[in-house]
Amino acid sequence: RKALQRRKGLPYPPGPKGLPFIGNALDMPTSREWEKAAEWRSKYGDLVFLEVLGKPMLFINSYEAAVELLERRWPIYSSRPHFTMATELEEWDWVITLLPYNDVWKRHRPYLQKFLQPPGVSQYFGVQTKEAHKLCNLLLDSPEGFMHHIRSVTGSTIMSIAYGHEVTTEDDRFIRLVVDGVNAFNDATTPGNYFVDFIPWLKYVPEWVPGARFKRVAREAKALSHKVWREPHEESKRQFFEGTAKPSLTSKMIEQNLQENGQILDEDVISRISGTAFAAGADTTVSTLQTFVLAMVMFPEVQKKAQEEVDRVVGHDRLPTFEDRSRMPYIEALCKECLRWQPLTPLGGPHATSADDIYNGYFIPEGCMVLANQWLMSQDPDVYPEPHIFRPERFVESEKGLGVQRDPVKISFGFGRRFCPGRHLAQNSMFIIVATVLAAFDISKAKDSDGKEIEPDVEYSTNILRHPSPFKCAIKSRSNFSEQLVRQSVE
Ligand code: HEM
Repeated sequence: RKALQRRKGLPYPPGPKGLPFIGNALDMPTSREWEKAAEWRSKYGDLVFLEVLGKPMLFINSYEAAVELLERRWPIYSSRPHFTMATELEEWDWVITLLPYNDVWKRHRPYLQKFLQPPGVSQYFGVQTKEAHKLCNLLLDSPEGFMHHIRSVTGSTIMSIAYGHEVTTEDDRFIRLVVDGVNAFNDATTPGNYFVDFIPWLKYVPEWVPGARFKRVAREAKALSHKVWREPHEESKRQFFEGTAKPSLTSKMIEQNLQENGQILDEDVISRISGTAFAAGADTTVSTLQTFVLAMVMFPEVQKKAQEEVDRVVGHDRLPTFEDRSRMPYIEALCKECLRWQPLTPLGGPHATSADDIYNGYFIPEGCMVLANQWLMSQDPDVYPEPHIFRPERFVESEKGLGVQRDPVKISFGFGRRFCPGRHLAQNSMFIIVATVLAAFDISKAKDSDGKEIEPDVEYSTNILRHPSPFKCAIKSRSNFSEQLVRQSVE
């Protein structure tokens, strides 16, 4: 192996000893890799190196090492691993998130920065507030459907922002597309889900061969990938040229493009940008908001304190707005604690090295998949004492000037050049939804037929994006007056 010659006697970082040919294939768990990596940390340290069927993999188990490698050494650590299943078989390679660190990525990423970072991101406050009001109305009508309502409202927000498409019915075809598309995308990009990512020639195996179920999965997902990419874009473009489009990422980019290039429409760039925001933004904030509801059920004293802050700042005769935000440090801290308590992306977005590197005397080869164990960083008891407890106070400057614990925003949204460009949009949605829901509702444990409280399980899915498993709770209006405010907000 070339890497062997380049190592010049330097060892790889420590890790479980593999077997000839298959390397660590049998050591790799098929789910909850982050928990296994945490076990390995106690044995091997902050960096754990494995080789699975010839593919090098590095788990980064500490914040400090993640900052050193992914941020300070970004020229080496900013690429993405190649997923044969996701990019070649399912053709999700139009999504910018999956691109290696190349010219195509460099060309597109600034658009995401421009439209999703401050100050541009504040233009979506109106849409986000409207969607928060919509959610509250849905919660009044059918509180038991809260998991679904959160999904449909966050999907609707991103559809409005990306395409100017407002979701008005329960059975919106684009929302169905988001749900199916995102499930397929997450499935194909979870490291270790498909053998074909380790043995690329398997992609040539025909679909009828026993054991080649992945080929059928890929065929169906490929059709879905093209729909997600093209259908909302085509509709938005049609509305733009008919003069009926609502302002959106797509309409702004078409406008800008026509001004700069006369009649030439760079549809490839425009549809990739909006499609990426759609694909990356639809399923992410959902999970963090569902975590918020779970935390309110389990930690009623936190909810009480948060409601006291909302009542103090907003009063009882209106619902919260973005202008209240700077006076709501506890709500801000509560949103951060949702990110920390149950990390959305336990292994972050997979990075890959584009050159060899040496760190603390260890050799890290080019083409190595690098996974930042965000789950472990968020649960580190030395940084966050009693990490299993939901405690927003961690991030509120105390009167005694004791300082605050590490801001989870530095971990949850990734590292280096590939950090999440949707961070501000997500945090803004979180703020307005959390503040509005707490102004209008009390969230508590559901009761069974004997009137006994049902304790929710803290169970999460094991994909690259974690979601809480369905749980029951009671969501009730705080007063007749708050119900009236919610009803009036959408009139
Ligand atoms: C709570 C919500 C969210 C969390 C926790 C989150 C987290 C992340 C993480 C961990 C990454 C990988 C970073 C890395 O590779 O180091 C990422 C990438 C990304 N996120 Fe988010 N995200 C959220 C919401 C959003 C939203 C709302 C959007 C868009 C509207 C978005 C768009 C993206 C994009 C486009 C990338 C890929 C960036 C690239 O590869 O250059 N995210 N996000």
